[in-house]
Amino acid sequence: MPRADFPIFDLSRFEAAGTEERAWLGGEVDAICRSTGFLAVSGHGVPQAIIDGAWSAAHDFFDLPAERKQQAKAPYPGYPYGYLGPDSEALARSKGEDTPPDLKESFNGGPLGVPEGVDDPDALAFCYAPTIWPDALAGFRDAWEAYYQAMEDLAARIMRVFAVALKLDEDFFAPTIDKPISALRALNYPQQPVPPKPGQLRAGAHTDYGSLTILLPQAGSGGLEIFTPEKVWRPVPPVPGAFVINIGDLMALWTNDRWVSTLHRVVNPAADSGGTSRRQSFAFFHQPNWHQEIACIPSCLAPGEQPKYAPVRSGPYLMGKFRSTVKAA
Ligand SMILES: O=C(O)CCC(=O)C(=O)O
Ligand SMILES: [Fe+2]
Repeated sequence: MPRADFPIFDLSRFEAAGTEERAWLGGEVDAICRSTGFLAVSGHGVPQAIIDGAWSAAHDFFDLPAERKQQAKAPYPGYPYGYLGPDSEALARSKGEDTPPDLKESFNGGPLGVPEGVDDPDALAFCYAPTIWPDALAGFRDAWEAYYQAMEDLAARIMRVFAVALKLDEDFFAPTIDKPISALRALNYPQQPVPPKPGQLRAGAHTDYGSLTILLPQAGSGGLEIFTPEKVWRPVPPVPGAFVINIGDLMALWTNDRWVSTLHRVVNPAADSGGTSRRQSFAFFHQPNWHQEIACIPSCLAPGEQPKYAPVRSGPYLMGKFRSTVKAA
């Protein structure tokens, strides 16, 4: 695994390996997650046609006139799915920073169905709320759902790697993610003909809320940065043929901060570019089952160490974080 610049983990190698090699590769992942929790995953097996389909669906949507995009808009501030237009979110608010809104727009979708037996009113009103689909955009929903499903499957495979990395049974996380409440977000960071306000970024500094995020930044694009253990902002390059993975807050909670949910942001294009560079990306936020209690895993505690955090429930934790970032009505 090349480590000098940005670590790349070959998932197909891990999955083909025997127990000993898996444990060794797991050790590499453990080291990355203790340091930044950001790595690229190659050998993922997601068909290129599914990725291409998602990119063209997202392009087609963001290129629609504003009023056509508004047709798919979330019905009220705090509704998680559909189109979130400019000025609707400031991610840094999830960290208590009061910044101007992020310079972006997004389309968001939730789980592809409601599992039998889910009757929690908050779950039904929030993460199982219907996605508001754009009208008359041929093939959009099919392309979206194919990519969503591919990301859900990939996330479950990466959670197996995480279990090995933590020296747990490979299936340790399986029962916690069998009714996941993950969300897929397509992002468009438009050109910036007008200079941003002070403190205004494409995406303000934040950590992700869930178990893991699968990012797909547009090929050749820049702007994503992570706050390293050396306390400097470092760019994360798009890696051709790979996804960028990062762990979220729940992984830090599960491991009592042995693994870090690293602060990251998307910065503005250089002012001397005239603000002409547009950027797009996909972010799949993998999130354990709504009712799943996330508490420190006992084997992550050193002898004599106490859990740092009270347990949280996956769904309510996500809902609280999401709502904190939304501009009040
Ligand atoms: O667009 C990106 O590359 C990252 C976006 C991000 O970090 C987020 O939406 O949580
Ligand atoms: Fe993020």
